[in-house]
Amino acid sequence: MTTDERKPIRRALISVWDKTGLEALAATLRRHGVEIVSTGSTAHQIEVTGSPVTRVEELTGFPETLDGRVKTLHPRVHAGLLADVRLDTHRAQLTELDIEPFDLLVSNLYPFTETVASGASMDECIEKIDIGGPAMVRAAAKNHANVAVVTSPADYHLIAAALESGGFSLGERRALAARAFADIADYDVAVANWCAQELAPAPAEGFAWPEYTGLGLWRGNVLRYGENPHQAAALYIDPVAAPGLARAQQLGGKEMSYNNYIDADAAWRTVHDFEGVHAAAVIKHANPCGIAISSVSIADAHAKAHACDPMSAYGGIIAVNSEVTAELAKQIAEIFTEVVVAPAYAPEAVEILTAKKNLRVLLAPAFRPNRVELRQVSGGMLVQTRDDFGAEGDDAANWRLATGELASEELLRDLEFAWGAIRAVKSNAILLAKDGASVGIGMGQVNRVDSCRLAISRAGDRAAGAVAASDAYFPFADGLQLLLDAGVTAVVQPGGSIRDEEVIAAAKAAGITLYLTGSRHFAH
Ligand SMILES: NC(=O)c1ncn([C@@H]2O[C@H](COP(=O)(O)O)[C@@H](O)[C@H]2O)c1NC=O
Repeated sequence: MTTDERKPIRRALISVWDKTGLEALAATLRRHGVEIVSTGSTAHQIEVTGSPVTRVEELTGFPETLDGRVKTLHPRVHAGLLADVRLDTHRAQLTELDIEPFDLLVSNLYPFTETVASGASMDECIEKIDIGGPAMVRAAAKNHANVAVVTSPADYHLIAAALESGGFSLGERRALAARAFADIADYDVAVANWCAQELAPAPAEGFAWPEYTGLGLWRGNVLRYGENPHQAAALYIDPVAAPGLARAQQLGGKEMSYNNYIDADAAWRTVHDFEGVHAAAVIKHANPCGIAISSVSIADAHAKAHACDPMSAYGGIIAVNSEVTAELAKQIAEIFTEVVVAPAYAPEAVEILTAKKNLRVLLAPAFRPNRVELRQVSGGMLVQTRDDFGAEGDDAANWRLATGELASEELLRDLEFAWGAIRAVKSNAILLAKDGASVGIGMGQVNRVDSCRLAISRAGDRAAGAVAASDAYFPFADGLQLLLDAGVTAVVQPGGSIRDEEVIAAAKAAGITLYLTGSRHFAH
């Protein structure tokens, strides 16, 4: 059989939870003389529209029982779905058993994830684990040489088209089978993940890592290329994850690229680390060129972030945590920018930004972090809980003053800002800040001394009088000494080096304020 050869549809089995489009589908099937076999309420809904239906009980001679737990789980159903009618032996056995084969299965499953999401009880969730549906879908998908399987009302138009053209081709049945197996795999992953959380014994304390964890990812955009033009790439969406950048709406500009997504995600996360204040981040290659907050306006926050390193901000990605105003839009339009991400845009701002054809304008759902993050290593996946902000060491009230005077309110605000911003910087991270804005950032170096040098050189004159944050402890006094020589007046860092005394002594000798947080924020 060639992949184009069409197989007529004479007999269909329909058993659907989601009844969208069911009446129209039944009418189409009836018009083409297709016999319909169906279950409980699906059959009822078809019947009331006047289409004749054979109830599955008539076929099996067995009543739907146990509150619907057993409806289609019967050899007369499954033999009809699994018979390979290309084989004489299968045809002979069907005749002997008086079983008619099916040409089409239409089935979609109990809404398990929706039931879990509704906060239903464990028993209710368990009741919504579909058994008969996946069994039928698997059977028909396996037997796609003979049966077409459709698992979504969105695909009913394919059935109508197939009926018009003499049935589904083998190529079409193969594609439908692939989709059907993906659907039931996704369903089972959701059930397995839920069971791992709810049914496996919980530990007395701490985070329980399940023995198995599955990911069901669905292709979103196919991207023009990956990190480099010779790499192919696509964006996949996790429908059960909290919506984030992957589901942003693009209001204007060119197609998003792979690198755009990486940088936009970094920018989007960064601005969500600041609450109750306007925050802006300018990102390049997943590192900040500038981060700033402002109680005045979002345009002010962005102006301050941009001023940190205007050269690097060229071609950067900008994220803000409040509505893009016309004032901010005009400001951004002056700078060559690849992407803007925001939770809202004023209508005038949309006009200004979308007039720039190369600027991608993203309206993103609020960043709600996943509890765990994954990173691929060869042969596996590393999984960790997210580096949330809010640990004891992130609260300035818990910082230990290692040397120097207690910070004034103003100085403490800058230290807190610097500590909040340092998480966005890839280690070794050194961030100099003044007046709620980064003024020099050192990152991505394989030693802390070079990161200090980088931060100081980027800050220039602004280093004098700035505060500094370091994502992890200073292993020696050398890096800190560079910051002190540049005129930094206060430093916040985790502490915990075996040479802390040496580091503290250097700060003391310079007469600056040094706080130890007791916790670190590496980002590799
Ligand atoms: N148990 C069974 O034999 C069975 N067979 C089909 N179902 C499901 O029952 C639903 C349709 O039932 P109804 O036609 O009664 O609304 C479909 O979502 C289908 O996937 C079953 N239900 C759950 O497992």
